[in-house]
Amino acid sequence: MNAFKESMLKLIIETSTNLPSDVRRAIAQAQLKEEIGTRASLAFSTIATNIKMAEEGEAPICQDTGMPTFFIHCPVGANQIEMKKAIREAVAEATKLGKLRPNSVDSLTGKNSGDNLGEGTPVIHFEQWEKDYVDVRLILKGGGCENKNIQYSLPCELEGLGKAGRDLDGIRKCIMHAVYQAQGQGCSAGFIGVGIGGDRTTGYELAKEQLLRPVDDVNPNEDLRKLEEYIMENANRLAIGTMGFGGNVTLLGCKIGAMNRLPASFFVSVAYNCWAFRRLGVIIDPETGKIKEWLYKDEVSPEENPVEATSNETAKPVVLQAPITEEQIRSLKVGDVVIINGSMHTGRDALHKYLMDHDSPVDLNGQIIYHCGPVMLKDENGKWHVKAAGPTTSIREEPYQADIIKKFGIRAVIGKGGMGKKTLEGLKEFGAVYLNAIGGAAQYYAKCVKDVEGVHFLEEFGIPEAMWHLQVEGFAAIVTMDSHGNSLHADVEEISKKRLTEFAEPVFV
Ligand SMILES: O=C(O)C[C@H](O)C(=O)O
Ligand code: SF4
Repeated sequence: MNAFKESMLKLIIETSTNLPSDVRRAIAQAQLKEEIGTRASLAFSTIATNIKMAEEGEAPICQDTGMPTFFIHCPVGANQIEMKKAIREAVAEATKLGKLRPNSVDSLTGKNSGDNLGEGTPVIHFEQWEKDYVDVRLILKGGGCENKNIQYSLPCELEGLGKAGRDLDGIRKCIMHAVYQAQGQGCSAGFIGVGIGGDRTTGYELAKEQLLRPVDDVNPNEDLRKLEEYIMENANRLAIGTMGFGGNVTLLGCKIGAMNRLPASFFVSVAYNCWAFRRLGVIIDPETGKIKEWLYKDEVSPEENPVEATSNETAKPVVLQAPITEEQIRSLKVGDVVIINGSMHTGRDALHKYLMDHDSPVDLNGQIIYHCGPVMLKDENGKWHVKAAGPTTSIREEPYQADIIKKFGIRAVIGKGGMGKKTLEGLKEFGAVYLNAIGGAAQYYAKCVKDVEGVHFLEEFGIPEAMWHLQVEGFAAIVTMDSHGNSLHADVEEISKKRLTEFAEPVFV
């Protein structure tokens, strides 16, 4: 098994940078369902460009390389202790190479371990089998979509759908609700794995295991096959759309599994995965540790790949350059496409909390805050470079954002998934906008960064949470919340809520 570590490093790099064939096909087919010129179509073509850039540059598709989760089947006699050691080394090495973002954070102290190793990370599931080879599958599932996982305990009452009982129809309602509650925040269009039964832990495990099924497979259980088909057809009628911009495609795949439960418990667990569905696998020779075969990888013809943007797709964008005036901001409205040149500053959870009762280390008056935790690498001269830099889910900053806009005179906030009422009121009162960038398009945005001017709080907060001062050029985003009280997110949520109520009548009786 000498080559096992090298094989695991290859698996990690390939998973982070090269989207599987079945996922590409699903995105390409979905793209055809959106009309050119719509926001959803624009989001898809940006995603397409990003997928290509990541593959060509062997760079992370999304900056959030998630919780590395390995599922391993091995023959009796294979040394699991050695395998685990090799995997941990490969994870640390991939992090050093900038293929994984340092993502392992001490839950009590907030300290980032820096190498993706720590209590509980990476996650490795072993299982023995009677075959004579080792099968390793890896999922890199980011935190934003992980936050949209949901578990239901039946019977229950569901918003918009009414009572969900302990039967197939109750399960149907839970899944429809799961897609609805995710809105665009988990970087829709997404994939869901559903686990019926088990206990709270094994139910979620089963849900995640469903994500290992190829997107185009057919469920051998007739009831579940019907349910999967129903969900695919109807979840897309919720009109949430890609990035929550509204549109015809909200869901790209639905896989459902069932296991036994206790008489008192009936759980439906849903694992939500963003479009950046990074999962690959390899068959390993147990003698040498070398890769014999790749899984989820076959030839994808050009027509089966998502299509990149054409030059006439966007309306004329508005150029923004910090410091931005209130007048400029007030002239923007929901739906406008903006191109940002000049400076922006990253800030996410740790920084927002900090700024509530401390001063900012740089003047933020008229400036732009980018909700982003990039992948960064330092060169031999000590200069930092951005390796991946897409937006993170903004709603987490909802308790702080309006206060911080007011306190520092910030004019624009970039993120994804939208923000809530308090922020919308803040934008109106203090003259600021919320700009939605395309979630997961980490290479697309990294290329816009022309210079890293400096960083604050690197030691304290770690790479993803630090405040990076960037110079950008041609950074495109869409105004989804303006300074006049309009929010595309609120509108889409309202429409989808209304649509959801149309699925209250029983279907599987
Ligand atoms: O942590 C990140 O960079 C993004 C996260 O996966 C998110 O979707 O919010
Ligand atoms: S930012 Fe979006 S694409 Fe990236 S991991 Fe989070 S949910 Fe997935």
